[in-house]
Amino acid sequence: MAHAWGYAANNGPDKWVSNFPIADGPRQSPIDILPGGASYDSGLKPLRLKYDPSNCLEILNNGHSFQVTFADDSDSSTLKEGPISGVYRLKQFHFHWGASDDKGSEHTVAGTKYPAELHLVHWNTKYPSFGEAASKPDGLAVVGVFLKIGDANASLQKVLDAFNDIRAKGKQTSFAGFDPSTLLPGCLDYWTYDGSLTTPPLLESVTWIVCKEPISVSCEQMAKFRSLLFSAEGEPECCMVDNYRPPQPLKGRPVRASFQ
Ligand SMILES: NS(=O)(=O)c1c(F)c(F)c(-n2cc(CC3CCCCC3)nn2)c(F)c1F
Ligand SMILES: [Zn+2]
Repeated sequence: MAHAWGYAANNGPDKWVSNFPIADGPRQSPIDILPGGASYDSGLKPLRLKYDPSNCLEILNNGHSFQVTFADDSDSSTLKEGPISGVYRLKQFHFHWGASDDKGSEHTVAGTKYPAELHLVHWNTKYPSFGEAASKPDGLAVVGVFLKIGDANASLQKVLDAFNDIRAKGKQTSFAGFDPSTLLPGCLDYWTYDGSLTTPPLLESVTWIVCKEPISVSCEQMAKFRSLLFSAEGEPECCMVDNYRPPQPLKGRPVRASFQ
């Protein structure tokens, strides 16, 4: 398989190990979070998230998901405190989702799958760039937020309204003035553990911060996610669905909770 990884039977998560042997590594993500197995750590601080909507640049279909990319040449959109030390800059956010509402999230909670999961990707400014940070054990911090079927999410709708311009792989369009903090749940209680990117190159450089409280998404909005394509223009159309990696072995890692 050339480095054409994906989520199909011939190039999906079970096949990634052949080109990315770290897929069987000691700190892979996602995981199944067992609330009973997490230990409350009173030393964990509240998350300190500060996002500047003027850093929001564009939205693109990269053939695996869609992502909203941010200007990261200053400390104006950052994650501080929580389980991390130092300052991490927001680089992008993206989602993973299923073909139906009974699956789609990457992390699960005591085996429960959510229909989708948001990832806000930040990199440690002790390193010169995202690319450098991505190869360091403390290089990245990703905030994960579950999506649960319920009322339509007005903030999410602003993102979905841009989908007509990015339906196929490789399409991108400008996307300005969006505040990603409007996608966060009201309560920022979280679980945290040391993990990895959940897509190739699966680098073991992520401090995962998974929010306990989900945000809402309507069934109609989930259908809009599923209108995107894995395929590029001119290729046979392949709906972008089930772009999630299943939970990986915990291999003895501690999972801490910021709440009792
Ligand atoms: N699901 S996840 O774990 O939140 C997640 C992430 F955190 C990411 F950072 C990426 N990511 C991958 C690259 C290419 C880089 C190319 C240079 C080397 C590092 C990877 N850019 N961002 C990603 F694709 C992804 F799915
Ligand atoms: Zn992700």
